[in-house]
Amino acid sequence: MEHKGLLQSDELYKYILETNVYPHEPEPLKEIRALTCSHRLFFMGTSPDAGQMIEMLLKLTGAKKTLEIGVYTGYSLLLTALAIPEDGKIVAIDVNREFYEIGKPVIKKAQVEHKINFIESEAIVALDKLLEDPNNKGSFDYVFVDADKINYLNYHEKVMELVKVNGIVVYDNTLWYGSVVKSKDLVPETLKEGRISVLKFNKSLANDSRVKLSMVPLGDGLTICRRVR
Ligand SMILES: C[S@@+](CC[C@H](N)C(=O)[O-])C[C@H]1O[C@@H](n2cnc3c(N)ncnc32)[C@H](O)[C@@H]1O
Ligand SMILES: O=c1cc(-c2ccc(O)cc2)oc2c(O)c(O)ccc12
Repeated sequence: MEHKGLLQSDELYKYILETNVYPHEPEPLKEIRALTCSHRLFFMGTSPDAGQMIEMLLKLTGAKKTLEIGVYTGYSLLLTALAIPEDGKIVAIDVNREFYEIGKPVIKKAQVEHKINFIESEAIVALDKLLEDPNNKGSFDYVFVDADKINYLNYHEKVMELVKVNGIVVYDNTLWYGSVVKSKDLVPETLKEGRISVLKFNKSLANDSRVKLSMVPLGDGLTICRRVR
């Protein structure tokens, strides 16, 4: 059982996972999770309950052209690849290809690798390159942002140019281990920098008239945005 999430108790989280999430989780996603659980940074993987919500969004919106910032071993990437249609595409950006290589055999086995264009790069650099092509502007149906929290505001500005009106952008970790409501003196040192970035980001997003929002307390907090103008 994963001790992750913002719920009152581990038992409640276990209940959700066992009754509603694991029974419907595709086999390849279970495999990537199993491969990742022994990695030193295992806690960074998207939680399966948050993944289930993302799959729902992808299916409901019929997203085809998608973008992911922050791949790690590929849990959210694979779930996106499985959810979009056969001719759907994912531009997947991560500064570290080694992490992606861990999950790649599972992605290959699931026969969805052809949907993925993995770019090993600092995300800002890759986003600027995407924006050089006028065909990319306002063209993405769905974007998932799950990289360095300190840059979320910078990513948001680029992503707003890339996503289409009525497209969906999902930001992960917007409740940052619940630290957003804790007094800064009570927040562990390791979370302090992220807390400041996330607080600044959440405030800015809440005042951004280009998007409508829903903040969902799944995983470490997901903010779902729809670009409205
Ligand atoms: C939280 S993990 C992503 C988890 C992934 N979505 C999943 O489902 O497993 C964050 C990833 O962002 C990448 N990252 C961090 N800073 C970055 C940057 N400046 N540009 C691109 N990728 C970055 C890290 O290498 C790491 O793989
Ligand atoms: O604990 C983390 C840390 C990160 C993280 C830190 C620094 C970076 O440059 C990128 C990511 O991301 C996390 C994450 O996405 C998550 O769902 C849980 C925990 C963490």
